[in-house]
Amino acid sequence: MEASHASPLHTDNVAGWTTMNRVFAVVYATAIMALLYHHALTLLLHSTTISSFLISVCLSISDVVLAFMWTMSQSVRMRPVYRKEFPENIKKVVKESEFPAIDLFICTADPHKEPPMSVVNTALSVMAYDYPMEKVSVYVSDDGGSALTLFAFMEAAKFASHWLPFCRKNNVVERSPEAYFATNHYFSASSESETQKIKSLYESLKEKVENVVEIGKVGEEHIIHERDLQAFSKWNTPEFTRHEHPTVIQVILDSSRDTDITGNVMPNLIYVSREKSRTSIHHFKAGALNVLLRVSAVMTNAPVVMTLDCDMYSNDPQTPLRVLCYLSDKKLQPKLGYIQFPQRFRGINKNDIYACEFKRLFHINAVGFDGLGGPDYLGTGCFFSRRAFFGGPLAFVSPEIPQLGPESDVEKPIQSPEVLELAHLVADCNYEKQTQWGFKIGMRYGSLVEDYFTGYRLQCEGWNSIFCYPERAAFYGDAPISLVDMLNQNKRWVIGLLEVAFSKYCPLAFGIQAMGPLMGFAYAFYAFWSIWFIPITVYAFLPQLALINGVTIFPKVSDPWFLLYVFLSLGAYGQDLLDFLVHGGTIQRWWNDQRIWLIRGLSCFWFGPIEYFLKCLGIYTHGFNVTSKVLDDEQSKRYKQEVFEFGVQSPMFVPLTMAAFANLGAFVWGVLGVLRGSKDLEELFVQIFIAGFGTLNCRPVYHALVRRSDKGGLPMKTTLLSMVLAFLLTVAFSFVLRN
Ligand SMILES: O=c1ccn([C@@H]2O[C@H](COP(=O)(O)OP(=O)(O)O[C@H]3O[C@H](CO)[C@@H](O)[C@H](O)[C@H]3O)[C@@H](O)[C@H]2O)c(=O)[nH]1
Ligand SMILES: [Mn+2]
Repeated sequence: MEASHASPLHTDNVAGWTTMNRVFAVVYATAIMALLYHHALTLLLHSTTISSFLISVCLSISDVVLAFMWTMSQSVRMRPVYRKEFPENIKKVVKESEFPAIDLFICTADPHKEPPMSVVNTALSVMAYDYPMEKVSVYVSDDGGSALTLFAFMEAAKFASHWLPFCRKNNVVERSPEAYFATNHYFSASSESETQKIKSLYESLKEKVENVVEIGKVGEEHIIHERDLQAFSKWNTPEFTRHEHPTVIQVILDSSRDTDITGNVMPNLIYVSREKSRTSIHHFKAGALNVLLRVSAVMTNAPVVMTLDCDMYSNDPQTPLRVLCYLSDKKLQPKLGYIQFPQRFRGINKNDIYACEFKRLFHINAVGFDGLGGPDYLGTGCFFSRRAFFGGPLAFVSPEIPQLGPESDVEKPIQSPEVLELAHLVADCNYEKQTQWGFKIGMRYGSLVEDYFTGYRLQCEGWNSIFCYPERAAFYGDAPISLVDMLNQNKRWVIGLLEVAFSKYCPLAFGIQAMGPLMGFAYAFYAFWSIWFIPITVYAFLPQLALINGVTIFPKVSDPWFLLYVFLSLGAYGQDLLDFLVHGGTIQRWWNDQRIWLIRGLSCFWFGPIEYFLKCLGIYTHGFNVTSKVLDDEQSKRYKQEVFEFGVQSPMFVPLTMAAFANLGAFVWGVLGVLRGSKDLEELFVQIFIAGFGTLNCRPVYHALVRRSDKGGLPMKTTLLSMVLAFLLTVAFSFVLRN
């Protein structure tokens, strides 16, 4: 059967404002050329002193960087595509018995930063998908090597035998129990006593697991079956630590054996904690996913593979059917590598003070990518064709043993000794030596942002991808709720992106060659994300320090070049705001988003590159620091009130606080000067405006300096250090100007 016009599986539309984007790009590019010409003139003809020459050099470099980033960012504006899929039609086109099997991968790495109960909720939410259960297998990778996580899953499996039929019978949409019981409509969904019963089952599961996690070990009273005893006995040796331990693979649910309370098949549920040793590199999440790719190949080898972070629970049981709308399209299929859903977050405060929604990254740019060759892989909420991990569509790379290949059939039951033995073998920490894993097969190694790098490499090999943005979020995850957590996460991304930028796979060379300039630029925009630190830093200090010294560095208001500056700034900010509003944002959220961009420019965009270079020199090794998903009550409260959370000491706060002092100082100084008549407003207008804009953006910093009695203020040490440094910078600058 084929999809007919009456029952389409999916549609796509190129955005109506595409032509406008293109025209604007041409106009704006002309304006940039004019600005660069203006800089060249100033540099060559009007820089009469060393200090004015240095100032012109700084401004020129900044604007060249801005122009470069603008150019890279244009690709995604050239052809945004909006898609829609019709899961209600899929069964008219494909028989349920012909649905492909799916292997779902969930990664967790630390039971203390990623509470097992939340991982369990994620697993339950996808185990309960509206999909033939015998075709679903859930694999959990535990890089924390924790008996607590295994225990939580063993208990959750028992609960699942009640939960899965309950969801199906009552048509529950929130299939993460935690999310379901947090809604207020759950009582009307079914008979009261049934809901009461399932709720109390869940409560007791939660209590049991949280108790065990709090105590920190699985007590003997919890181990009833012989099978469980065997599993936990592995932890009973003193040599078992999270960094050094043998592989643990535990089949918790086996669909050929286990049924739920109504007698229906349950999906497979398999716990995997790969072997770890201090002497071999494990490549963090990419390594974990490659182990899952192999273990699952040995056990079930489904043609469709999905990756999920432990905090990203499913919010829509129809999601796999949506995916089928694309996978079963014969025209797309031969080159379709993966289908990516956006990352969306629960619990973000009203105006999203840390810009953790990442509207540009996860929405605006993703639709832009989709019109070119498909979105990048975002690490979670992504359905792959297993074949995509083994070379390009026309260039199959076969794995070292045939059983791991995407076409290989699994003949033995998953619990048979042969299968288990092979599964253990491919999870060994030395297994990958002398193989193509991480280089030509599977998730790619060499970058801390394994998702970005893997998606990019797959697309270079010729795979296309699809961005699927249904109105009802397919997944919800956790976003960091403190400034330092957010900045550390972004810093890790910066390091990973630079690892790609300065490798032989640099998008500007390798990417353009493989995919053409548009895709190459789009990927380069991210690879070079952090070089924004140059213009942001220059604009945060230079105009301000010059203002304090009464030196004019921009055209005065009556100068025609002034209009060029007005057009360039209004144009860039205006277009960004429009994009934001068109994609469902609000003005306040946009304001906070641009503020965070500036804050990044003075913090993680600085420290990311520094740590990257230290890493290259071998001085410092930065690993994958997992973002904490645990909520501190006090912190949550302040987050809800939209108060910035500084609290801890971090060098990343220093340049930011310095900028706060410099901008406020310069603004006040400038305005007073104008009022007193000692300064000319016409000449210094641009600088006073920039200092004022900076001051406005630094409001949360001033707030954290004074009037904070809670724990979220700026530590005294950071404040004093920044004050001294800002003062020294001002003195040094005046010194340079006078000489
Ligand atoms: O050694 C490790 C480290 C992390 N993880 C898992 O990786 C996931 C993502 O970690 P998180 O701390 O939440 O990182 P984020 O920065 O929030 O994640 C974003 O960025 C990562 C790349 O830096 C991507 O892998 C993620 O999918 C993407 O959501 C979590 O499930 C972890 O359990 C592992 O399995 N092994
Ligand atoms: Mn995360």
